[in-house]
Amino acid sequence: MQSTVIAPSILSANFAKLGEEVDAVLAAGADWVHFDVMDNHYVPNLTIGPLVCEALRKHGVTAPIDVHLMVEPVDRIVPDFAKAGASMITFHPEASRHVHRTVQLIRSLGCQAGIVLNPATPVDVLDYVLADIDMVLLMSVNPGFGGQAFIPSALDKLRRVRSMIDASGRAVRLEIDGGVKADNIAEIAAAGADTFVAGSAIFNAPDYAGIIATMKAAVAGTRR
Ligand SMILES: O=C(CO)[C@H](O)[C@H](O)COP(=O)(O)O
Ligand SMILES: [Fe+2]
Repeated sequence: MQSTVIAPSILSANFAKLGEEVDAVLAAGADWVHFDVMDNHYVPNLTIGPLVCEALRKHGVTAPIDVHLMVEPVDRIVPDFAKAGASMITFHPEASRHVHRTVQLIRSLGCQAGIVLNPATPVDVLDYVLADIDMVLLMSVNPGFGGQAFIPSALDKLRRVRSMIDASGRAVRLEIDGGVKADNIAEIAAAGADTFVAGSAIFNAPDYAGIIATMKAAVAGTRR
């Protein structure tokens, strides 16, 4: 099991003061910045691109930036995000014609690579790529919007992917994204996640440090 990572999704931040919002969650104990890229094609929403990632780096953000690509096609935008300062880039296999090639492309540019599985995407897509990736991201909502409810079947999927990762013997992170809250993060951690994306739960909270500390304590409680 990898160390615990809390990655606030900036989808729920106040975009009118994004730099300050990112500084605030990092100062409050967040480990990574989760950066949701939506293209109004692969998903029915439109968000932010490499210019905003680059702007956060220029603003002084040194924490890992976890770029979650919900775009189709994938490969064309990968070099722009690597150049803009992405630390890890995850993508949906349905959005790439050549999944292994996309993984190779991301890694060749010096970023960590991850595969994202939607709630209804079977785990066997990982069979021939788990040896080449750094992270699996399981969606516990359908991609496209923040603030949705956690889909319970993601817990069983977490347990299955945790077994696959453990059997591989590789240090692959298992990230969960969608509907993660203070009151369900413990059972999500117990099911095998080590990396937790939370957007609305953190950015809608009055006290960022308080909610992040509560989440970390809940995860730590499952590790004893
Ligand atoms: O990828 C995403 C949506 O496609 C977001 O990362 C996710 O929804 C986070 O938001 P919340 O924690 O509010 O569910
Ligand atoms: Fe995301």
